[in-house]
Amino acid sequence: MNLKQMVGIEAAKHVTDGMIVGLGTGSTAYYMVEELGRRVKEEQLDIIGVTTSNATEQQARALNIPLKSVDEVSHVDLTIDGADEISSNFQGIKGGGAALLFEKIVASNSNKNIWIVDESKLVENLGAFPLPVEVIPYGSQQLLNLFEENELQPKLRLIDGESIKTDSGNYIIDLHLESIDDSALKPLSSWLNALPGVVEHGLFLDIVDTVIVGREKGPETIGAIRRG
Ligand SMILES: O=C[C@H](O)[C@H](O)[C@H](O)COP(=O)(O)O
Repeated sequence: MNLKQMVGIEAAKHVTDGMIVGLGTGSTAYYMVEELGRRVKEEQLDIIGVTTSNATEQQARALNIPLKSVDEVSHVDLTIDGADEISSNFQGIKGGGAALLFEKIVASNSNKNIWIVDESKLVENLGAFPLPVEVIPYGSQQLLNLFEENELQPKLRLIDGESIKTDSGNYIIDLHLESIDDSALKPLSSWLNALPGVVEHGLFLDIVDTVIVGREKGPETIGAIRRG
């Protein structure tokens, strides 16, 4: 069993009958969704899933997990998702798979958030992983210019030479920051949020409650972290 599968299965143990569960996106969350699908089928686990991307929706539908949209539920009990980097203060970067917008909406409406990662994702300070910023196409060149002027080393994310489109039809600009001190995260988040054309960014601050880390010797659960 690989480390992503290990934490996916471990996290699924936190899901019990009657829960409304946010289903994350990515290669680690994939295993958690597979495990929930298995439990729905074999153990008649009674849950409602709220997906965070078209890809996860497709996967969950194929597994016959009952689904509702985030707008059809009163709340989400628990969301389980992957992450790209987690700092020693449990702040995170997400969006390597371009799903950050729906992920942040579902996470912000969840009573509890669990992130599942292999141990390579734990860092002292965030920033080695490029920070994704979701922007609407209109005016995106102006945002690229602004980020360039601010020495954030922006790169428009491409696939086959074309701008990638998120599930909402937006572009992703990746910022290469190298290392961001935790004290600079909130000012950076506020600055990005205030820019016209920016829809959302991949800094997930004070959101996670528990992290399940995949280590060679087995899964390790750390947290819980109080929300700020
Ligand atoms: O947009 C994608 C999500 O934020 C993913 O949860 C994140 O990129 C981690 O993905 P993976 O588990 O594939 O490394």
